[in-house]
Amino acid sequence: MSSLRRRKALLSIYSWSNGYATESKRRGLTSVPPIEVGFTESAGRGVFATRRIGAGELIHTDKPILSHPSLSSLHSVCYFCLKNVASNLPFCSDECRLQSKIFYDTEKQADWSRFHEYCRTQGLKYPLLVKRLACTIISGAATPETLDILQPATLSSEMILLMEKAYQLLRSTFEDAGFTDEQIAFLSKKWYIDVLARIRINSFRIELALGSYEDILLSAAASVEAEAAVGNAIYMLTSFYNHDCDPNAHILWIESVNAKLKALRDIEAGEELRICYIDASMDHDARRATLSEGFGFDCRCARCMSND
Ligand SMILES: C[S@@+](CC[C@H](N)C(=O)[O-])C[C@H]1O[C@@H](n2cnc3c(N)ncnc32)[C@H](O)[C@@H]1O
Repeated sequence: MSSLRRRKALLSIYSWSNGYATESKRRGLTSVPPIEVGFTESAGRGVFATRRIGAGELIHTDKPILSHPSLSSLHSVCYFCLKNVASNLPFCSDECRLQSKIFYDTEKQADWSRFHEYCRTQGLKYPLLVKRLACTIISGAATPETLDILQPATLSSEMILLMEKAYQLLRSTFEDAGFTDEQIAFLSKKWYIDVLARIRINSFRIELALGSYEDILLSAAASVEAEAAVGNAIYMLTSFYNHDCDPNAHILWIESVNAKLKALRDIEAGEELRICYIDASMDHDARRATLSEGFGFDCRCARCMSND
């Protein structure tokens, strides 16, 4: 599809990447990222370069619209930005404490022990993101439609059945804490399932890169040494990046949950930028099975189509 025929779309998504302007200024980058969201021929919406991007270039940064530490990291990372914290304090800075008020003031009013315990024993991470979104909605800082723009996964009836218990626990936690029916009117089972369907496809497992900021950014490698997962997050702009088993862009996290999108090779204006959702070193069949089972799509990237 020619870049002329591609419709520029969703420019308002930049308002979701609310950290971009400040971060880019600090790093001496131009204030508008060299990308736009448009339509691809075979993978729905995608991200396209608006100018030539050089190998190794930091394309843009993206702050999450939702994030949550993994339960095993609760006492070792900041409850807002997932930065490592030495002490047992929930936040790494006053800024994070302040920014977290949009969900934390509500969250603190309820006892989450049963909900967390259920997620811990079942190995569930996505309901924690729904919990945070629900608290943000109750506080008035988000709407129930916040994630509607993101593509949802198709869920089997078996998957939906498995979501029932976590949903009931989430709702009863709010009810037991005295939240009124009016405050949690949005929290229907349908809403919960719909949100989880979007989280399933669009959430990222956050692994903080090890090493100095400058070294990591200078390295053109697709993979950097990273710590174990410290949490999960959802981004707006970054969610529009499609997958490729031979990607030209890469996402990494240095110090915190704020994502950095970096070019792995020279990218021409109009070219689609794609990241790899999985371990690209797997063979053809293993990659396709992982993408089909984990993400629910049959990969149509050039590498797969050439049976590599
Ligand atoms: C995180 S979303 C990416 C943005 C998405 N295209 C959209 O319109 O919102 C992932 C979804 O994009 C599509 N997709 C991404 N990479 C693809 C690929 N290599 N082949 C086919 N479909 C792909 C699949 O439908 C997948 O579930």
